Amino acid sequence: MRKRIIAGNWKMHKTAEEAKQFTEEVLTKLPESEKVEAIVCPPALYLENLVEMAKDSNLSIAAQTMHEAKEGAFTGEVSPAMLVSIGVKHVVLGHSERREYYNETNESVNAKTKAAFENGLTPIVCVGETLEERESDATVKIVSDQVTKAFSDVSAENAKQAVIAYEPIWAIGTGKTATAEDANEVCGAIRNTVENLYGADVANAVRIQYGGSVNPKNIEELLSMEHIDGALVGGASLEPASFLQLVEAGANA
Ligand SMILES: O=C(CO)COP(=O)(O)O
Repeated sequence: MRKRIIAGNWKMHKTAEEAKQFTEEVLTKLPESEKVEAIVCPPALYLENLVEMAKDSNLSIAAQTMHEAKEGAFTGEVSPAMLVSIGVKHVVLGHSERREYYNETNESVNAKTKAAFENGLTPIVCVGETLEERESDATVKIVSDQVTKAFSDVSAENAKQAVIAYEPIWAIGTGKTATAEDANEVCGAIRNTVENLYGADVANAVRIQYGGSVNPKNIEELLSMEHIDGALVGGASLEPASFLQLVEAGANA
C-alpha cells in the first residue's frame, strides 16, 4: 500500500506571521498516522523558519520551485543545494503556473527533476492538460508526454521515489474538480506511462496525487480511487482547519 501524501501549496500567500501561526496550529493538531505524509509548501522566504518549527514532527516543508543549476548568475533563484542546506526534502516542479508564467518547459522540468535527485530532494512533478486539450481528447497523450519527458535520463531507482501530481489546468482555482473517475483514469494512465518506462515495480511504488479544487468535501472520494495516492491542494490548504481535514482524510483513507 502506497503511503498517502497530502501537500498544501500556498503559492504566493501569507505574511511571515500568518505562516508561523498556521504552522503552530497545524503542528499541535496533526494526526499521528503512518498512513499519511503531510507537506506544506510555503513561499521560499519562509522555508527555513518552517523547517525549524516542524523538525521532530511528521509535517514536512517543501519548496514550490527551484533552479536546476548548482549556483550562478540567476537573479532571484534558489538552487537545490540551498534547499538541502536548510533541511528541505521535497520540491514541487513544473507546476502549471510555472509553465505558464515563467516559461518552464518539459525540458527544464526534466533538468530540475534530475537536479532534485542528484541533490537528494524528492520531486513532486506536476503535469496536466488545458481545457482545450481535454476537449480535443488529448489529455492522456499530453500528460504521458509530460511524464516521459520529465523522467528522461532518470534512473529507475530514483523514479521509484518520485511523486507525480496530476493537475488539470482547468480545475485549478476554478472550483471545477475533475470527477473522481476522470481523475483516476488519468492517474492510471500516468501509472501506465511509468510502467512502460520503468516496469511494474516502479509504477506500483510511484505516488500520484490529484490536484485542482480539492477540498474537505471531495477528498474522500478522490482518495478512494485506485490510482490516486494523495492531493496537491491550493486554496483549501490555506486554513489550518481545512488542511487538517485533508490530512485526516488521508490518514483514514
Ligand atoms: O494548483 C493547485 C495546487 O498546486 C491547485 O490549486 P486549487 O486547490 O486552489 O485549485
